[in-house]
Amino acid sequence: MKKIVIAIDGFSSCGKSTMAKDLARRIGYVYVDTGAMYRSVTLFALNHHLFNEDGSVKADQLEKLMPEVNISFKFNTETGRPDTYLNGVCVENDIRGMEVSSHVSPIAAIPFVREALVAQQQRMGGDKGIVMDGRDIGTTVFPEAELKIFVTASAEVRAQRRYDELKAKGAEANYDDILKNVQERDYIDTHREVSPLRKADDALELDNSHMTIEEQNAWLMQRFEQATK
Ligand SMILES: Nc1ncnc2c1ncn2[C@@H]1O[C@H](COP(=O)(O)OP(=O)(O)OP(=O)(O)O)[C@@H](O)[C@H]1O
Ligand SMILES: Nc1ccn([C@@H]2O[C@H](COP(=O)(O)O)[C@@H](O)[C@H]2O)c(=O)n1
Repeated sequence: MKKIVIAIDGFSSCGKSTMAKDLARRIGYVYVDTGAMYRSVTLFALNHHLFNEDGSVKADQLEKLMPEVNISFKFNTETGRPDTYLNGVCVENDIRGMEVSSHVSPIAAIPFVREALVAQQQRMGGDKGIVMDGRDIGTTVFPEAELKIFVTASAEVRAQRRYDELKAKGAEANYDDILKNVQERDYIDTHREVSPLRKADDALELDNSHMTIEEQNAWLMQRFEQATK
């Protein structure tokens, strides 16, 4: 069967990667979490003290160091999903914490960062057979993708899901802090100048606020079957 590109965009914590991973596994496609790439650059910037006290980025210094940022993915057979590596070190846990979450938006708004990561993402999808999730996949990375999905859910529902996830892992979590972070990232992602988060005109929209994971996975599988029949 002819392979296609599947672009899944939407707001933070709305279930994009949950759906994308499940579909990729079922249809034998590669899954790429582009948020992990922006998070990895953020971790690199934190490790190199490239944030000013007011939270802005020392962009000139980061630009000089960008050639030293090497992001890759390796499939983890235990978890059944790819782990993210920054310069050869697995950073999967480090990039998911609140410190990176609360610094990632200004990094993702920097044009030279987006240019570098978008180029890498386009190389990864060059042979198709890929499910990629993020904010600008259907609009900028793969505007010609054969199947585009735009996922939404209320900010409160998304914050609750993240809170439940952190609690289940035994991590520290505060619902109000998570809600504030989700709302702030939504605002910055939709208002930045370069590739702001928006629904591509030809994307199918899914509000999964009141859906179970199984229901949304089945919905996506049906859309894939329709797109490839
Ligand atoms: N329909 C659902 N009902 C309940 N929980 C869900 C649902 N969909 C996803 N989740 C849970 O919500 C949390 C966030 O999901 P996920 O990580 O897939 O979101 P995301 O959109 O990829 O987030 P981000 O943009 O921050 O990477 C996870 O704990 C996931 O298990
Ligand atoms: N294509 C993308 C993907 C992500 N971002 C930015 O990265 C942040 C973290 O992404 P998550 O999917 O892990 O939440 C997100 O808040 C965006 O600012 C992006 O700009 N483009």
